[in-house]
Amino acid sequence: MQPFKLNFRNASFITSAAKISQLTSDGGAEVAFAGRSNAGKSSSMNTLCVQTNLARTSKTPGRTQLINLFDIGQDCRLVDLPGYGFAKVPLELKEKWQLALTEYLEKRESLCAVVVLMDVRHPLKEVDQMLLQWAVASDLPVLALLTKCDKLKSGARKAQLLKVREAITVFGGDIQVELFSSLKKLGVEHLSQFIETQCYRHLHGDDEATGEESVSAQSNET
Ligand SMILES: Nc1nc2c(ncn2[C@@H]2O[C@H](COP(=O)(O)OP(=O)(O)OP(=O)(O)O)[C@@H](O)[C@H]2O)c(=O)[nH]1
Ligand SMILES: [Mg+2]
Repeated sequence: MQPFKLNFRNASFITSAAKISQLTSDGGAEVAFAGRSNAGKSSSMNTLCVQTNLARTSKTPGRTQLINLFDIGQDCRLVDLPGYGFAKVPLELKEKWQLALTEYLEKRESLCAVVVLMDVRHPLKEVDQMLLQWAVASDLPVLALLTKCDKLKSGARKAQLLKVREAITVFGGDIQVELFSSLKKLGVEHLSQFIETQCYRHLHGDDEATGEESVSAQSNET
């Protein structure tokens, strides 16, 4: 059987929505990118797809305010979610986003896996832990990415990786943890393989996806 490959480079924007009823039909496979505001969700998506402006990024937390869907072919989609946490927006608006986020996570049938992004310098905040617990309880596989790892020296980032891997064992479930940097293009291959594997499983119900070299950015991770 042929390896299952997704052409991330050809990813294209489908739609933005404030609630799931406004999204495209709930078929196929979706992998959602979730994490605190400013964790680097939109940037990681751009890096994965080798596009600079696919998902909008910003220095100001709270850039992504809607559920954004991106087509990656073969009935698979990436989902850029609004960040949770410290967005500087009026409370009412903030509550609206959080509702959209929760509704998406709880009700979307095509959601097959979650990428949880956490700044490598501040991982496993309370909200991150809640999300991980929820994903495990919902039987959703998780790839936890420790983002902006270019901000730490090699030794410190490895120590942080081991610390987080150890800490997440209490959650049980299927959680992988890897380092990621959009700036240095680190961890991209792990990310693309995770998405291909989970989408394949969701669509075809077994483990035949090999996750061999995908048509995405080449990671220079060593
Ligand atoms: N040094 C460094 N900065 C990064 C990296 N990834 C993202 N950033 C920066 O972090 C900031 C936030 O990035 P975004 O991708 O917009 O973060 P987000 O999680 O989508 O944020 P919200 O949409 O507000 O939830 C931007 O200034 C990015 O340039 C990285 O790998 N390294
Ligand atoms: Mg964003």
